[in-house]
Amino acid sequence: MNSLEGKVSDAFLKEFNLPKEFISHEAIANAYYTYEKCESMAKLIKDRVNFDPKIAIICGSGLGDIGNLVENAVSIPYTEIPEFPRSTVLGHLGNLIFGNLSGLPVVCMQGRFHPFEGYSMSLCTLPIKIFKLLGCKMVILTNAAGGLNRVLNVGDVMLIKDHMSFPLLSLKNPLIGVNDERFGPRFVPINKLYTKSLRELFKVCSHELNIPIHEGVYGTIGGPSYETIADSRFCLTAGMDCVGMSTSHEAIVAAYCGLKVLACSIITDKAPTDYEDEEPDHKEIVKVAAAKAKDIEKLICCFLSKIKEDLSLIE
Ligand SMILES: O=P(O)(O)O[C@H]1O[C@H](CO)[C@@H](O)[C@H]1O
Ligand SMILES: Nc1nc2[nH]cnc2c(=O)[nH]1
Repeated sequence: MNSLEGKVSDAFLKEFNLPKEFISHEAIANAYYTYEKCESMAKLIKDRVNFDPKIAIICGSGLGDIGNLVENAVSIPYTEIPEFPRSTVLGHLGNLIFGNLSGLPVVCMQGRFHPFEGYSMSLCTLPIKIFKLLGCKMVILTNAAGGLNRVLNVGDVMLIKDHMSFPLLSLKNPLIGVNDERFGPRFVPINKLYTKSLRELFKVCSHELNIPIHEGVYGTIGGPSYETIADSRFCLTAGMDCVGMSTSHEAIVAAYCGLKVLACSIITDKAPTDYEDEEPDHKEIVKVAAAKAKDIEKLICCFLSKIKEDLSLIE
């Protein structure tokens, strides 16, 4: 007997009228985390923190220090939220931090979930649904990424204007399954996913702070193995500027939930495109991200202070 027997809602099974074994993994996971279940998870969190965040920030590998900037912080370890996934990757601490950043109420996810950890796409993006139910209007997604485009140097910040994701293109999409319109619509347009007005505001911060940034296309591979040379060359030819194993699916679920998205990468290494190139190393990636995090932190704080001046930007 499937261990989910009796847990996945009857309504869901009736909809399919088929044995669960015939239904995709994503659909099962989505059916398990119903709107009501997400609501009760959000309520549990809210009861504990008594705080209404407007903006959610997801910290990439080695970028968890963003969470330490939050003022009057109340922290909840993921392990204390029933049925919330656990962080298993070095550089991802596993805490939700609630408090103020640049005068705005935020929730900061110190550590994300990646599909290669064994979590389904829907589990990786479950926090976004909970952020929506907590009242958030926008997510800021950050990540560590390997530079493919040779204009990108280690330590550079790349603002994400678009993405390309191998998992998403091949039917590993967190929105697969019976749709609950209370979260969002069945079909989601994503050609304007990375909100232009917010990117423009981020660029203003880059100028004001004199922190040069690039703008480009983030590519998602499944991982946890890094790219072959052939993979990297293909990704570059296809139009990816940098590569990682996260973010794109989170951005899609945010758009689905009606949240605005701003996303940026810290280039932690050069993705190998020649057979003599160095091998990527996660410990080194985390070290570089942490060492260069200050630029992203300053940019995010400046960006939030500008949002504070005009909240209609995220309404
Ligand atoms: O995307 P974040 O979480 O920053 O992590 C990146 O770093 C890891 C590889 O070193 C992968 O998990 C990749 O996605
Ligand atoms: N080459 C490479 N570098 C990274 N740095 C962070 N993530 C990645 C990745 O997926 N590939």
